[in-house]
Amino acid sequence: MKTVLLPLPGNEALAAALLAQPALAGQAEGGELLVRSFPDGETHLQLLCDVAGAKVVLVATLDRPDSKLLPLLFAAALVRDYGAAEVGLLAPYLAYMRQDTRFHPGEGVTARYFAETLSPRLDWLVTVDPHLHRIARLEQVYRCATRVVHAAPAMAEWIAANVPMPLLIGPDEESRQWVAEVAALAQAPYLVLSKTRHGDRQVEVSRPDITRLSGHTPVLVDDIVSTAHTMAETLQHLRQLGANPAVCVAVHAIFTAGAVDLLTGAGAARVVSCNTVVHPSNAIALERWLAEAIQSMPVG
Ligand SMILES: O=P(O)(O)OC[C@H]1O[C@H](OP(=O)(O)OP(=O)(O)O)[C@H](O)[C@@H]1O
Repeated sequence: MKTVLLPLPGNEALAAALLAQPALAGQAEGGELLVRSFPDGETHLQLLCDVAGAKVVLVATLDRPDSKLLPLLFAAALVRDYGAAEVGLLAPYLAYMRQDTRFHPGEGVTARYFAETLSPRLDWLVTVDPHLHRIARLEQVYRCATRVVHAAPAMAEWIAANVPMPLLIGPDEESRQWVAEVAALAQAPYLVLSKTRHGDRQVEVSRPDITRLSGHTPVLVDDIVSTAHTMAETLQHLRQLGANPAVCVAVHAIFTAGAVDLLTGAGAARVVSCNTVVHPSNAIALERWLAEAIQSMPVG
């Protein structure tokens, strides 16, 4: 069965990079899908490749997801109309994983609603380190097959090659498991702080132990950086403690307006991210692992 990688708008470079990886080179081809808006704002799609009998991989990172979801659902329906044997989604960043419970009465559990909207259209989903917290595994909410790619090996490789004497710092207990993994792979020490969220932009992060900082470059590691208040709070503690300038490393560079400036203003020496969301901070490439994951996904 042939494999066709079909990028949604903005994901063309990622699809091309994936096709060049050893796991897919010669085994997968690129497809073309035109997506545009009618004057009234509705979506127009046109498939410009043959997908009959194919394993189709829709490539769509899902940051700022609201405007991306409907074209994605339509694209899945369209390729099935044209005879795709299997429809998978590579979403390096999977949105709507943070509202995974009702924090206040009456709130919508959008992590579940998003999964329930998306997964019936898919045979499988591949993503990178989804924000799994109160939902422990994607299968609890996604009804299709899923595979999670971990950014830890690539992050550890980057840290070991670029940061002298790193000390990894995770912002909250939830981060312990994978900060520990990155630290072990980078052969570096780590510590974990505690975080209390009071609002969208109000977080409190505990102060690191000063005795652990001496001689090290602090490396703040988190899965998502959005407003950057979590990392900025930590950077302020580090500055007050007289630590060396810190490096900030994110898996998913969501970075709302002003977030990078907030980090540099709070003393970050460097801000880098994995390329799950296209952003100037992208320095850690995950294509190798993504291509292997796509290649491994079974026929449904
Ligand atoms: O850049 P910011 O706007 O500070 O957001 C980033 C933080 O938010 C996320 O956790 P979050 O507090 O949403 O969730 P949790 O309760 O699931 O840990 C994420 O893991 C970061 O720690």
